[in-house]
Amino acid sequence: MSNEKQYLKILSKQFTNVASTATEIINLQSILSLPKGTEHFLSDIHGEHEQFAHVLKNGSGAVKRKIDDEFGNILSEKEKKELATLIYYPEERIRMIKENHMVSSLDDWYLVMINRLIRVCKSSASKYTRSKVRKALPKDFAYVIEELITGRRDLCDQEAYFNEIIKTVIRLGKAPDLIIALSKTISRFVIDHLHIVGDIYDRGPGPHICMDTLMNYHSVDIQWGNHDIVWMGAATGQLACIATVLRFSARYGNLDILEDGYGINLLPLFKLAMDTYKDDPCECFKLHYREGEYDLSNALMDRKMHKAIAIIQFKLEGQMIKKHPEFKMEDRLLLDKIDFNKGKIKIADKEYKLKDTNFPTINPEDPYALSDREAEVVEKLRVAFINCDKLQEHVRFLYRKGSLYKVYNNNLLFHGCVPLNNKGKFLEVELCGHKYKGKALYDELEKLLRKGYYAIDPEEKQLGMDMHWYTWCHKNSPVFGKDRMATFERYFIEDKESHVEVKNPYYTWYDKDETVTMILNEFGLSSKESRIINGHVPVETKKGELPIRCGGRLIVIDGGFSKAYQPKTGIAGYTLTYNSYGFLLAAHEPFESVEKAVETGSDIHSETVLIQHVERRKTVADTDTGKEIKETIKELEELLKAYRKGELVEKS
Ligand SMILES: O=P(O)(O)OC[C@H]1O[C@](O)(COP(=O)(O)O)[C@@H](O)[C@@H]1O
Ligand SMILES: [Mn+2]
Repeated sequence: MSNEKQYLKILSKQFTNVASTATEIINLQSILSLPKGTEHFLSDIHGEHEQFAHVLKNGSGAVKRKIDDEFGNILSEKEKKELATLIYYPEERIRMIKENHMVSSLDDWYLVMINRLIRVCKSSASKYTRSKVRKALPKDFAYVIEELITGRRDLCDQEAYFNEIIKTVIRLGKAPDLIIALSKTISRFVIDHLHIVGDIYDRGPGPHICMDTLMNYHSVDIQWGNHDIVWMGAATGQLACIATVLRFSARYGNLDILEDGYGINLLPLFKLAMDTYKDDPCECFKLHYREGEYDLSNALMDRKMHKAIAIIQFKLEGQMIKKHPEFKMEDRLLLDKIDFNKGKIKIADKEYKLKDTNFPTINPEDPYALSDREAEVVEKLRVAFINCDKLQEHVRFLYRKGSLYKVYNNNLLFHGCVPLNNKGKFLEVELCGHKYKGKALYDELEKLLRKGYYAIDPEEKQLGMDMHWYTWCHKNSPVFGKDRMATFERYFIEDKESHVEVKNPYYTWYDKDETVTMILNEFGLSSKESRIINGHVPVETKKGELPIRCGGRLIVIDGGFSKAYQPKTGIAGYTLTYNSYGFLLAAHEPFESVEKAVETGSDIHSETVLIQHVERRKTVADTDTGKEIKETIKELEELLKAYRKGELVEKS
């Protein structure tokens, strides 16, 4: 039997007769003509879980647009804002209305709000099939909401029926629950799919909370950022990665993430730091904490921990460079360039004075060796990281839903760059003795990273683990994309020139049409409408930088969710949505707090720039899912033919 016949036979088990096959074709054909679902792109979340949650709730303006579409001039701006706030924070808003007696009749308010929410919910659901809507409805109110959003209110006998349902809900004291259910359903429907273009971790206080949120999200993919990869490496037990994630957490006063978020015991590191740096003020290791959010009485203690883990990191990194001569990173071997007597260091023929010369654990004869106590602490941390269930769960999710790049609906998504040489051509990079460039480099590196987590063979696994560190900070890593990571210099040398990290030529060529075309083609994209979407580099709005490059063919959406970088960027980030009409770029204002958002109805989404307005509204037929559906339709039509020609026999 030919492959095709065999396949049809298998298919006939699911579609057993002419009628069911024809029905499926009709269903699929109708899905193709629905408007394309809205995609939402976020990047560089950097542990800012509150702001992240807020942007997910407002869909970067998608909820407001739905409200506008539905109510236009019927509601005042104030009323529309209030409705938006209710959708984002139903529990909090209802509590506030009740506690502050903000309305004269609560039941009337419920009635009005529920009616408004139903309208928004109905229009947000209109892009989906009934079956998809049904599956997405919250269990408790599935039946009621389905009735309310699918019925015809304009028919007079139905109006009474609807009112009766709503009034009964209110009478039974269930209005708040219905409001919450409707609000969640709206947020669920306005965004069909979420892309996280890297860097969920580091700097902010809640990356673990962001991960929990993502794991509960209905549809998501992740392009790993350098900060995610270093956490993934840490979870595999890679020592330099473990030291790095701890150093970042210490630097930002966020060691709680490890202790409370992940339940990793830091007492051994604490004791080591207190003993080793007992009388050391650790001035170079001051924290980047946030006013009002950090307990200053911990400052000196945290500085000591910060220094202890930084020194451990530098040693472990030196060991990595020596272990992997093929990484060719000898220029980053710095501890052996220190003149401990003079308190100076020589880097690339230039001598610098060190700001700190107290290195009680460094043996000048063997500067990269951990002291016995440091080694003990590191081993304890390694065991804690690989045995931390919650971290392992988060990281497994990153491997499952994530990758180094993604081609989705004709766009190319990655966190950092595609390494280029000075001439703007793909840079050849050697990995394990073979040369790769462009897409092949991405594919090979991703395979190696996955081995670090999944391989059984210890050597293969260890290499994969070490590649996480390589990908975090190597000059040829597509997610890092800078000539070096000047961490040591930034701590110990005054001269700012030594801190400079030069970006890969990608960032100078990415405004050129040929470059963008070359990259898109390399990843199999030839459509004029295709775009590159990347994050990683904060868009310094204050300096007049724009996220839209190359005439809109490349979009950099890192405007810095990271509060730590907001003084530099001037705003709180760019996010992107791609709906059936085109791309919309949202610029966000800094997010203060949930309380503030609920109280004032302020929304961080401040401005939406239309990047592209499509000629024809995009439908599911234009998407990747559409392509798959069309394939399935073809197969089903073959099946139908086979029934009609008597090649297959119908079953009941
Ligand atoms: O300012 P911080 O938090 O110390 O981090 C600086 C380091 O972070 C990096 O910018 C990498 O982080 P990003 O991916 O967020 O850019 C390094 O190039 C740099 O050395
Ligand atoms: Mn990054």
